[in-house]
Amino acid sequence: MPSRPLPPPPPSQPPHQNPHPLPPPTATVTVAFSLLLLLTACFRKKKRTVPFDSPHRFSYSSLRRAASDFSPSHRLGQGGFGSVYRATLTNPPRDVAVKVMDPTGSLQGEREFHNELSLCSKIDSNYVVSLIGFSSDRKRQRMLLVFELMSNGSLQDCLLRRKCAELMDWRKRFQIAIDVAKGLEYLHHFCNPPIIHSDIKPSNILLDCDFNPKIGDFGLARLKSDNSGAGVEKSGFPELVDDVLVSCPVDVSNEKKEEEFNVVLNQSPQSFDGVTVDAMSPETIRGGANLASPSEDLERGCVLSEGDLDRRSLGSGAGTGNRGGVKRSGRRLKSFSGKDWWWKQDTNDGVVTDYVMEWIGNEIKNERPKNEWVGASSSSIGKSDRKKNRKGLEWWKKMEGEKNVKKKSKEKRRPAREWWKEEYCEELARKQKKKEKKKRNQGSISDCNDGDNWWPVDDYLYTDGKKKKRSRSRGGSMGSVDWWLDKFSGNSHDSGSEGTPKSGCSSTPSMRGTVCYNAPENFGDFETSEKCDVYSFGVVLLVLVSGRRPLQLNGSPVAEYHRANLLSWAKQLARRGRLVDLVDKSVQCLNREQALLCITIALLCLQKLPDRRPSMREVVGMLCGELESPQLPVEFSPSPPSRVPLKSQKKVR
Ligand SMILES: Nc1ncnc2c1ncn2[C@@H]1O[C@H](COP(=O)(O)OP(=O)(O)OP(=O)(O)O)[C@@H](O)[C@H]1O
Repeated sequence: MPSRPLPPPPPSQPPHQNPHPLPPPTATVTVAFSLLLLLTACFRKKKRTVPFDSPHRFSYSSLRRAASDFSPSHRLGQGGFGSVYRATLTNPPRDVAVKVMDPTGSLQGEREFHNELSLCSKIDSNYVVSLIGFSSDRKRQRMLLVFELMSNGSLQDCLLRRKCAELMDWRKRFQIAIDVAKGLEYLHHFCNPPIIHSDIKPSNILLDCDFNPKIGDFGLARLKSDNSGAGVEKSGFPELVDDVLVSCPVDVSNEKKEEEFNVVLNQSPQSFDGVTVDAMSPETIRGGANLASPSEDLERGCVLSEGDLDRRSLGSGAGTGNRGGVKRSGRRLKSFSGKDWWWKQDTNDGVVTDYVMEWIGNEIKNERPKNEWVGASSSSIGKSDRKKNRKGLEWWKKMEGEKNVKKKSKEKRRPAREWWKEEYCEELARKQKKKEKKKRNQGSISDCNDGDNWWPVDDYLYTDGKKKKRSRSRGGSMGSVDWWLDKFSGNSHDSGSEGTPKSGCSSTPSMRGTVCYNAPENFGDFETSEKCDVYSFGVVLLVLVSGRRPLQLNGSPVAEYHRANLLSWAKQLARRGRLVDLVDKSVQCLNREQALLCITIALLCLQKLPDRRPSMREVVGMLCGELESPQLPVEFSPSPPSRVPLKSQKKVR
């Protein structure tokens, strides 16, 4: 039977073409989950401002053990708010430096701890000392920060005190200059948000085992202000601190064993900080740890005692934090005896070799009213002390109105300015007049700026009649101590002109940073910018090239007198076209071009107008040869502007 052909199979149904196909349920879930994750990540990122590994949280006991009970033999250095010890961690084995905030310290020390903790947690750079961890017990006033160990200590110690052979090689010094510049470039341009260090100086530049530098000590640092003029973002600082604290696991084993560690996990940022955010003044928030006004400090009862201060700030020997009494909102100023805080601010060994310093110190001492900054510990400050302290503050506030002080009291307390005028300016002016008259008679104009005399007459020489008048009136209104420090900071004839504020080398309590490294505008209520760091870097560059402190007398006072102030000396040498005289004579393998480049960049950084100073990016470019070699700023150029008549008369000797 013929087989019946099978009917052709029905054409297979084309699959239903859905114009909007639904993804399979698993895919939907996956996409939704990913979205959720992404959103969570974004949200977390927005809230959490700690982009890198959070610092480890140690127990106090573990750190104490690691540092052999903080024995003096383990002490690496002394800073303004406590000591730094070498410690050996066991798991994993590692040598570290532990910064122990002084337990009897003030609220400001605590703020500085938080500041350093919060900002260092945001930094990840080869040119900045890494924060490894911390320990905090507010109740017991224990605040410790753990940093990578920088085995060669500070640049200040290595270069200026120990005079390490490694740093006598020019190549090393130049490399240090570049690396520090890169560190600052990172903070200003690559860090998000940018950070202003506010205290760049050789004792805050630490050297590793190969003498590679890293920037340390962020106690005064702050986030760069936005355009609105706010400093540290209002909520950013406490939130960040809390974020760091909460995110860090506690070393529980030791905790349980010794029950010494009082966890602050559940504390709100406000309570941790000791001050509610809302209650903080804008200055306090803006400046983080550092902008509290003296009256604020007094109100909170955190004026330190004299003993406190002496103990804290004038350490001797290696690694001393050479801040002396002039840093941080004048806190130390309150308790230092007049001359101590000033002349010891830049000496490691506390040995005073310098009659000028002594003399200034005496002047300052004489200038200070007896009731100024009456020392009292935070706990013991009483009503009468507060009253006295307020009186001291009044003195400070009245500095601007000094000219209105009654004649009688003027006679009693002769301002150093007057003294100066009498002892130096007037005598020199007389001499100068005599000299000029003599030369005029001879038919030629004298070279007024030769020899060793330029320094004391600097102001005199570079001021025309109008300026002289202004300068005098400034002398009347400015505190004499300010005037003095101004002079010594190298701003003698810079300050005030072209609308810039007067020197930052001030004794007033609102100053941040360290005398001689402090930018002129880093003073009072003026908004500080990253250009303050640029200024400080300029001073560090000069110190690196010259191998000496910004204020120093080496040999016989008379011979060295004109070089005492490094900044003034550099400027004078620039005007005379003799910059190379500044270079350290003991440096080996000197590259003259590089040295001159460094000095030129330093002088650019030291310009009085912040806007004229280069950015750290430009500084790095210039140092690395990526940008064109800079020209000397006009104000320091050997061909001076015509408005300064006597400059053109200088001879290059
Ligand atoms: N990571 C480190 N490794 C080695 N030594 C260090 C380290 N950190 C600090 N030191 C030493 O301790 C000294 C004081 O440290 P530091 O400046 O950080 O304390 P500080 O209280 O912030 O001081 P200051 O306020 O005076 O700047 C430094 O000059 C340095 O010699």
